[in-house]
Amino acid sequence: MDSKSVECLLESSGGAHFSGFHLDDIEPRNKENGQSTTSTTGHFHKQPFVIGVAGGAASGKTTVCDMIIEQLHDQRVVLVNQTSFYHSLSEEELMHVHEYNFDHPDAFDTEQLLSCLDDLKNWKSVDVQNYDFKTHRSISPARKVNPSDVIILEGILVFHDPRIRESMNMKIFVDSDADVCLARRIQRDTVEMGRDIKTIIDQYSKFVKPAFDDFILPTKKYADVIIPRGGDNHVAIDLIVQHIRTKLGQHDLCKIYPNFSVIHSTFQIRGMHTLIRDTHTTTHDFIFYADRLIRLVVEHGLGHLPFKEKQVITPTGSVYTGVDFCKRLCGVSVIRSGESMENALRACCKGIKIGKILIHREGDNGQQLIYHNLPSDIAERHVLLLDPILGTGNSAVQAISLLMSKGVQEANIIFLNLISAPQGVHVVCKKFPRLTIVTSEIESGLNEEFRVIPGMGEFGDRYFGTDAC
Ligand SMILES: Nc1ncnc2c1ncn2[C@@H]1O[C@H](COP(=O)(O)OP(=O)(O)O)[C@@H](O)[C@H]1O
Ligand SMILES: Nc1ccn([C@@H]2O[C@H](COP(=O)(O)O)[C@@H](O)[C@H]2O)c(=O)n1
Ligand SMILES: [Mg+2]
Repeated sequence: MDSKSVECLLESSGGAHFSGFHLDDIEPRNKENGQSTTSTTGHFHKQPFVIGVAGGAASGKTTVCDMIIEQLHDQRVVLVNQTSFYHSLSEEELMHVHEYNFDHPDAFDTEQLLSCLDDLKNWKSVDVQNYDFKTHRSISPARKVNPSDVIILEGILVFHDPRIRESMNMKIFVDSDADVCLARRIQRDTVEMGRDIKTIIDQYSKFVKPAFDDFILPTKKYADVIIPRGGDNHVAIDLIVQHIRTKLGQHDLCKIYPNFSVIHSTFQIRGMHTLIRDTHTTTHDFIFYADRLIRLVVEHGLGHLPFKEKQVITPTGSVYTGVDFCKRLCGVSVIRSGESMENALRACCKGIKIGKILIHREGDNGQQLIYHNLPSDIAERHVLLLDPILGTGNSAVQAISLLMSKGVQEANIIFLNLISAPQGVHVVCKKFPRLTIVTSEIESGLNEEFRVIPGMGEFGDRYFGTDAC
């Protein structure tokens, strides 16, 4: 530490951690992408990526969508089904249900579907009806659908109305053999809907097949991608997922910067993120799930350390060829929120030395004071820099510059955080191309106040329970 102890400084800074920022190179994400924006919540958002999936009944549309969503499990994806927009049948129509054409465009409330899509595109939540194929009516409760980076709209006639079609960024047509569709439909309608075969065949020849020829097949020409054999076509689905990832631009960061690493996402990890991002989560739960995620990031980060081969003899007398841990390590936490990551590092690396850096913005002129308390031999060590949130990248740049001024090699720094805003990744990776960043999720961007969106609020306050003070 230069002059005062870190504890004194913490007291004098009133516990707040100011991560001062400069406006150079940083713009809210929507501007960066040049896309139109909506600011219903006062925040900037980029437009969601809308995918339409059309095709005949029982062609495998839902199956294809489920496979895409499964592969995009690390993204925020919502599925909206056109069947939710079927008009409920009146008593009169129910009495003559066998005369009702469920495959005609008029069977759907297209205006309602358009308004829903419009809300989602404007980053507003919507209530979508659940449709019951047995009673031919909407049933309560409605499903609340939250806006998302990717919206998939699926249904036999989603390419029919030009207004819906034009709102799509990508159009997929699932093209399965008519016999296969009929066989699947018979199976589905008998098993799931309790219908008899005669009714199914009558409906098929009277309405389903003619509507396919008159309304559905003519929309195939609007598709950007046609998937023969539906869900059996794994190659097509893989290519579509890759394309969506490229369009989202998020995983491009890993391609642009080979030293930027995002831990492999699973539904467990998404679940932990859901909890710690939820504003209603208690401090107790926040700490529990943040700790779980931090541990994963730390373990992943340690995997980037160099190693030496080491052979040991097992209790069976065999030789096991393994590796030896890197010994000359230290952690450096950015006060205060980075201190939340120290326990996980100590739990993984017995007896590890941990230094501290405090970045304090002085006044409004963006000038920063940096205080530190670092191991004297830090220049000979690999450093794990700890700060849960990478936002603008300015604090990180300050901290890394300080470490390098103390003789730490750029390539010997591993920066561990829970969430990274793309802007911060660009700033840090461009300035320090030899350093490694490890994170657990990439954020949408920064809002006009340079806060990370969707983010998780003031991490230090939530973790140390000072948010209610
Ligand atoms: N590739 C496939 N192999 C076997 N069964 C499938 C396949 N794709 C879909 N199915 C089954 O066929 C039925 C219709 O599929 P679904 O994806 O719901 O079609 P759609 O949404 O186009 O009506 C479902 O019961 C589903 O399980
Ligand atoms: N009450 C209803 C409503 C619709 N259908 C049939 O469903 C098909 C569309 O659903 P997909 O999942 O296959 O896209 C369509 O062919 C309608 O005939 C129905 O049978 N009963
Ligand atoms: Mg379906």
